[in-house]
Amino acid sequence: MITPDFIRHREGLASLIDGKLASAALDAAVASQAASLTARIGRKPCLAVVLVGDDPASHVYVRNKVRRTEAAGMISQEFRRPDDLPEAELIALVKTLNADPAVDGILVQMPLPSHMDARRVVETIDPAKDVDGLTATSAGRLILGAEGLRPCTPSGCVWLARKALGDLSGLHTVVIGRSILVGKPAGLLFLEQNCTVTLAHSRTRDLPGVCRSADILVAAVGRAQMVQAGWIKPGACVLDVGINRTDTGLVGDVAFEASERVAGHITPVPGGIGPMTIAVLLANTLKAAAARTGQSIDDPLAG
Ligand SMILES: Nc1nc2c(c(=O)[nH]1)N[C@@H](CN(C=O)c1ccc(C(=O)N[C@@H](CCC(=O)O)C(=O)O)cc1)CN2
Repeated sequence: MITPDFIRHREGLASLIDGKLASAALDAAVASQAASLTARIGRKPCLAVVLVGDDPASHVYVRNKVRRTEAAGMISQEFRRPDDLPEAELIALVKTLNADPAVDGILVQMPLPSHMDARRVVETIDPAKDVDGLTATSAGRLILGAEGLRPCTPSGCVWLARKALGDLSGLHTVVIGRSILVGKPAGLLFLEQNCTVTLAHSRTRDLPGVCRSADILVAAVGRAQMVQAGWIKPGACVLDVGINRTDTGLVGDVAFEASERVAGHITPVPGGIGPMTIAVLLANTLKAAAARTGQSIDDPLAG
């Protein structure tokens, strides 16, 4: 197996999986397919991004989504709404975007303000345009193993694990966290790769022991540096989904400095899984545009 240039071998330390470089490679593959699709359908694929409120991190993520969508040769429509927007108005906006034939993908940035029911909003999105893979229809297709749009962050985890380890069949993946956005779909996506999957969570007994049995450890708990080096099987692939803002800066869910001395592969925070989320979003937008226009493309996430 050829090691891609975004996985850096380091003597005595875990190989570093550079999510920034990896996502740039994926973005380039999306851009090439987007150009070919644009030539065939006579318009660029289009992503509509809806941002409600003024959460500073969400503003950064949306800015990056818009920038990278456009850099990949696709159109980005941005809809910013105030924090006190009534839920009915957000649902009306999503319905308008559903009905717009020029829009291929719709994304409602999370979290939504607390007066809104995020599930009700997400369920308004047309599954054909559900580039976040969060509707019940997309989740059902994932469970069934049917064709569909898959959630971005966990898809990025699987893609990186496959690049690092090759065939994942038979490997034990432990996912810590059972969120709708990451933990649950990550479990199903690794299962799709023929992994043996354990979904661990706050009530799991002997969490360190369970983690120590993992060939692939996905940390998605949202607690700064919770996963200690002693929880990691020597040589394991550690994928850190956590983004925690602390006094000392941005850190993941894994205690990185000690863990990189035990793991075989590891993702840093920042610059690991985070940027992959947006790369998969672009790939999903391209796929949605191709499916909606009856065109075939080379899936940038395949292989
Ligand atoms: N509708 C959605 N909302 C949210 C999602 C999502 O997939 N769909 N995921 C997260 C936020 N997110 C994308 O939306 C996201 C998070 C982090 C990054 C990223 O590149 N992080 C950088 C650090 C950037 C920083 O300073 O915060 C990194 O890890 O290197 C991209 C996208 C919740 N909401």
